[in-house]
Amino acid sequence: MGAAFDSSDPLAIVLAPPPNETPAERWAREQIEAEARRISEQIDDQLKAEKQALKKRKKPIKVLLLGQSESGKSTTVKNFQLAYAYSSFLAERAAWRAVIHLNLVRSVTAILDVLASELAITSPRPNSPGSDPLSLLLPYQGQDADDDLDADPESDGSPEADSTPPPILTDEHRLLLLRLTPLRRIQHDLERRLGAASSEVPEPTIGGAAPWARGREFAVTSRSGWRSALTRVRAVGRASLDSKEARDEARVETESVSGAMEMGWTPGKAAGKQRATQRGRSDEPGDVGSAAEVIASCAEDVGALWADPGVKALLVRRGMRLEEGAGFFLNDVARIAARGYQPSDQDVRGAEAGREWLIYDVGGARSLRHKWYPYFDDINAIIFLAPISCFDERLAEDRRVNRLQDSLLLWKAVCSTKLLCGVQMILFLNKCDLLQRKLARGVARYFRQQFKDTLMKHSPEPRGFYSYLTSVVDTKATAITVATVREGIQRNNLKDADIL
Ligand SMILES: Nc1nc2c(ncn2[C@@H]2O[C@H](COP(=O)(O)OP(=O)(O)OP(=O)(O)O)[C@@H](O)[C@H]2O)c(=O)[nH]1
Repeated sequence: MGAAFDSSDPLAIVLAPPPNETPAERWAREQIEAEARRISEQIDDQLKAEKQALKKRKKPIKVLLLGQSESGKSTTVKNFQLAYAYSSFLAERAAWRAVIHLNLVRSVTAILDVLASELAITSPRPNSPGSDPLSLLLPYQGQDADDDLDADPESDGSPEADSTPPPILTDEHRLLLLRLTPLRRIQHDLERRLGAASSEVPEPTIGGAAPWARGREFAVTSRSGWRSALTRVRAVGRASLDSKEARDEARVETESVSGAMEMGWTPGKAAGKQRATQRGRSDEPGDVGSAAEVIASCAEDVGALWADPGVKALLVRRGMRLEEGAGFFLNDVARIAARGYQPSDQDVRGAEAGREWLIYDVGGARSLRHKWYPYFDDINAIIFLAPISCFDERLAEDRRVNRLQDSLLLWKAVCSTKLLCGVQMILFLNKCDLLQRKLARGVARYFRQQFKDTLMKHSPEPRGFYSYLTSVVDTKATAITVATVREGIQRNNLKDADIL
């Protein structure tokens, strides 16, 4: 017989065995009850074990990436991902290929555009419109198109633009133009497949980075939503990276690099994105694959176009510095356009086992910075990215502000935040490769222009500007400069006295 039950307890009444229970029924009931007890105890044990494991687990290391927009925060996260979550990078390789191919093709079509417009200018005009087969290939024809390319005086930050004689273009260039025409369709296809984000019009880029591209998107950068584009060609079932919309709204991703080398993405933000991914996915892999095939078949011509001295001269003349823009792959065309190309990984290392890392990558645009504050709590380290190549560029959000100055102000603000006083600060002076290139190209020209502009703007009366590159510790070289200066001053004096 079961335990005596309290007739005043309603639960005991419900659970009581039936009054006329046979011995067989009682045996069956007791079996069921024993099994239920066993399962319940098993669950209790499990919960206890999980609680203990949670207690034992090391506290995650929390790192916050800070820096102005386009300073390289997401790229740094990708490097962490490469180093510590290699398996998830491998899963995304194929998707990356489409993004990189689009960047490559856009560089090529940008060159084709200027080449076509230059050929249109230098060719004898056909008698009737459309009688020249080449004219059908020209996206920008005639004076208007050319004006458009050079329209904005600021669009060319390069003093060397248009100062060189026109390059000599031949039938060989016309042929290249013809043979590479299929890439225009490939660009269109890839843009369609990667989604609207890849053809978004960015805020204008000031300074050295592809200023000629104003008004149309050139590189698939994080700003332009390559992350959302990537999800459109990502394999089914992968957790999505966040969308640009979500990113612009709060753009804080929690990327977890655990001992198991898996990278987790904040699921809340991914939800809306995944729906879009499902819609756009049906026929993508085939298209992306055939694009790769066309690109492979054009590889030799693309290499020839990029290596051509006439084309190079034309780009210089137009102030197009493709190499400095984001998403530049033309120097690697043989590798990237090859059949079976897979995006490479560099410096891949093993994971640190047992310790979870949480890396917070927040949006750097001015409008998003107020959202940083909640992430200041309980942070172990801040990696601050300051792109030092930007000394001659202005903020996309506010063109009056110099980018380097903005970085310094931001750094000062972060350093003086009380909440962060115990946080380890790590500074990445980033984009050193671009700085090197700018230095090699002659940074003095930039400074000379700054001084000249100031003179022109603030001089009460118009006057000439004379400047020299000097190292006055070098007495020999300085003697020549001094002589030139002396002569110049004398000449001016004589002119003023109407003697000359
Ligand atoms: N050449 C060069 N390009 C870099 C470097 N670091 C970042 N970039 C490029 O700069 C662009 C912007 O980098 P992101 O990592 O997206 O910048 P971000 O700080 O996350 O930008 P926001 O999302 O706007 O806050 C990308 O196209 C990168 O490839 C670098 O050291 N050298």
